[in-house]
Amino acid sequence: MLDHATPKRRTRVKFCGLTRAEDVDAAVALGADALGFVLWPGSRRAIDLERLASLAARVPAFVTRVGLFVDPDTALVERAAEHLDLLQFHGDESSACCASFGRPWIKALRMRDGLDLETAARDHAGARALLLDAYRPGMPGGTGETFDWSRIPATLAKPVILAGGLTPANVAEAIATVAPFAVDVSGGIETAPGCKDVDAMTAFLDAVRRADA
Ligand SMILES: O=C(O)c1ccccc1NCC(=O)[C@H](O)[C@H](O)COP(=O)(O)O
Repeated sequence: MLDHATPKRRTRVKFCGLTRAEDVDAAVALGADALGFVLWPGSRRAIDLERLASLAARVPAFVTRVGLFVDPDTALVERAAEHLDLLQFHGDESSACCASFGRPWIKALRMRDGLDLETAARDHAGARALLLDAYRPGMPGGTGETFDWSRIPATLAKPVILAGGLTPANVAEAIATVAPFAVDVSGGIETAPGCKDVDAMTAFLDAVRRADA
C-alpha cells in the first residue's frame, strides 16, 4: 500500500545550455525533466531562433522546454516563446517585466552578498520558482561555480531550483543540504560549452536518484 504520509522525494532535473540535437535526444531518453536553451547572444551556449525551433520540436510532451534570457528585447521573447513552455530570466528584469509575456516564468537570482531571498521571493511572487545561482560579476549565468548553500532558508515562499557548479560528484550533497525542488546543471555535464556528455548526464541523473532514494 502507498504510504501517503511520507511521500518519496523526487528532485526534478533541468539540463541547461543545450545546443545540439543529439544532446536533446539523449537528455530526453535519460529522463531529464526540463531542458534549457540559452537565447542570450553573449553566451558561449547561445542558440538562435532557428536552432531553437528545430531543437524544441524534438522534445516530447511532459518534458519542459525552458528559454533563458538576460534583459531581452520583447520581440525576442515573443518569438522564442512559440517554442517554449517556460521563460527563465537571468538579468535585472522586474517581476512586472517577467509577467508581461503572459507565459509561465521563473527568475534566476545570483547569490551576491547581501541578497535577501525572503524579500526576493516576495518581489517575484508571480514566479513559478526561483533559480538560485552563483554570483560572478559580469557573468549572468553558467559560471560553473557553487555558492554557500547554507544561505538558502529552509522555508522559502517559492520552490527552489538549485544551480551553480553542480556536477555528478557534488549533486547528492547539494540535495542532502538544500532539499531543492529541482537541480539545474550546465557545465558539470559538458565536454565543452554547449556540448553535453552522455556519460556525465547519466552519472548526474544517477546521483540525483540515489540521493532521493
Ligand atoms: O549558460 C550560460 O552561458 C548562461 C548565460 C547567461 C545566462 C544564463 C546562462 N546559463 C544559465 C543556467 O541556467 C545554468 O545552467 C546555470 O547558470 C548553472 O550553470 P553551471 O554552473 O555551469 O552548471
